[in-house]
Amino acid sequence: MEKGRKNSSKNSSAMCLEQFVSTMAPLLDLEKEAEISASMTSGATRTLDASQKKGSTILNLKCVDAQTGLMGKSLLEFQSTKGDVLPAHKFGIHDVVVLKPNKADLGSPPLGQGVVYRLKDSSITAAFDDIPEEGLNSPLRLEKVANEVTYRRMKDTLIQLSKGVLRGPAADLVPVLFGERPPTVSKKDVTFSLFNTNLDHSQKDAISKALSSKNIFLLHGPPGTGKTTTVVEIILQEVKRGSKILACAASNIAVDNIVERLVPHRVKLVRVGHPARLLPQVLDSALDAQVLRGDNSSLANDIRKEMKALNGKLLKTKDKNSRRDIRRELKTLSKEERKRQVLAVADVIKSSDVVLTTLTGALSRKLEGTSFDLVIIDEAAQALEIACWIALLKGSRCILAGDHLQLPPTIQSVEAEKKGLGRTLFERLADLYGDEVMSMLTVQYRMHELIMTWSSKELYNSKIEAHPCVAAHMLYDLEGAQFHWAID
Ligand SMILES: Nc1ncnc2c1ncn2[C@@H]1O[C@H](COP(=O)(O)OP(=O)(O)OP(=O)(O)O)[C@@H](O)[C@H]1O
Repeated sequence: MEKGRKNSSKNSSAMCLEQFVSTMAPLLDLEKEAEISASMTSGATRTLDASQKKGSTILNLKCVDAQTGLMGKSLLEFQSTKGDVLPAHKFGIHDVVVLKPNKADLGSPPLGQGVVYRLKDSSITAAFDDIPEEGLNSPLRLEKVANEVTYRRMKDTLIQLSKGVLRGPAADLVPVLFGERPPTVSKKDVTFSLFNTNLDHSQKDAISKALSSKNIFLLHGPPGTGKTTTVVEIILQEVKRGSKILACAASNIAVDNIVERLVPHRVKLVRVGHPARLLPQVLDSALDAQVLRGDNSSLANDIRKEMKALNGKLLKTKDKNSRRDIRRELKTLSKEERKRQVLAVADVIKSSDVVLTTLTGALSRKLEGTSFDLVIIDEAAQALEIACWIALLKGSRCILAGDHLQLPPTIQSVEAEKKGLGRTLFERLADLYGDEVMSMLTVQYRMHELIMTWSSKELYNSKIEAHPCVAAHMLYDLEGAQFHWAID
């Protein structure tokens, strides 16, 4: 879906950093409040039944299966105690949920917090860090909670921006993105040989400009023009040049899409994110999977075994001095185990040329202290500007890919939207610098020429052409398509 052409003035695009922080902080609070009241058991929903009617709680559940295996996470499957289909609800895959005894008070502490992993008509499966020690044999309920981590991370990023970022990795990038310093490009011609030799002229041109950019490049990709294909080629070229890259998008699916396309090229990459939120086909690239395969992780395992044996010994030992010695040894081992775990994660991150995560995932503690030569954000025109900054503060150069002429990100708070929360960084920079930093892909590979013509004329100055492989493509050309004509 396309939105109308914007008439944004250059002035509003050249918003200064201080203005950005002071405008966005209250808007973020409004959005958080709107999301909380829409999604969870809020003050307005004072009874459990009302909360279930609203779709934010599922009552009367029983745990029918508990499995470990998703990289150390435990998958618990719940069904209705009556064994029927679940009541109507608003739980979705990847939502954060808490598990509580069915009748516990609304504000009572949970047995555990997890992430929805699988949803069927009659069951819901969530991934928990550990299997709760008790309470699983009694009736249970699941409550959907607002993902406050996302807001906390955006707020933390605003605070970081407000304190000034003069010494961080993005010290030279920030002034360019706020219009205080002009963007620059390399004076030397860039030469490269393509990994994907099928790329068209507009894609090659964009790659050349992206590789020449010293701080910012916007890859403008109208629908089906191969934006992600081009992003993947840019990543491959940058890895070849020796860059360390942080590749992000607002959604998990968009990140996984890039991972899937990079894997065949045998790039050293790692996908950072909760395993329950990743596509099964990219799990092998997940940080947790790679950590489990590492040397430090098996050392940590050995230490855990040793600690288990010592704990057993502690239970049997009566002598005070021996007990003190065992406790001391346990403390040392526990410290060593934590150290090995941290080292195992650091090893994987350090040895990866490309780290891929969602924008909010970029503020994961696992990436603390890691900086990047390049931050690439796909689907940047569907991401809040504040969310982009979470990733941007980790790098000295950035490439944003997206299409600011399509729908902007969804904002729950009408007031926050009116006041500009939904205005994206991509759009702001496109208005601020235009073609100086931007290149548009102009060949589309998805639709018949006639379908494309309207949007091309209305939104893209008639610059889009259909590739011959789709220009005259009809539905009945699709392999396996069957048509049944209804005749009155
Ligand atoms: N140069 C090319 N030659 C042939 N096919 C291509 C080329 N570039 C892209 N495609 C094909 O076009 C389709 C769309 O590509 P891709 O997913 O990269 O586009 P996109 O712009 O990211 O899509 P979206 O509009 O969903 O954001 C894919 O099937 C891809 O293989």
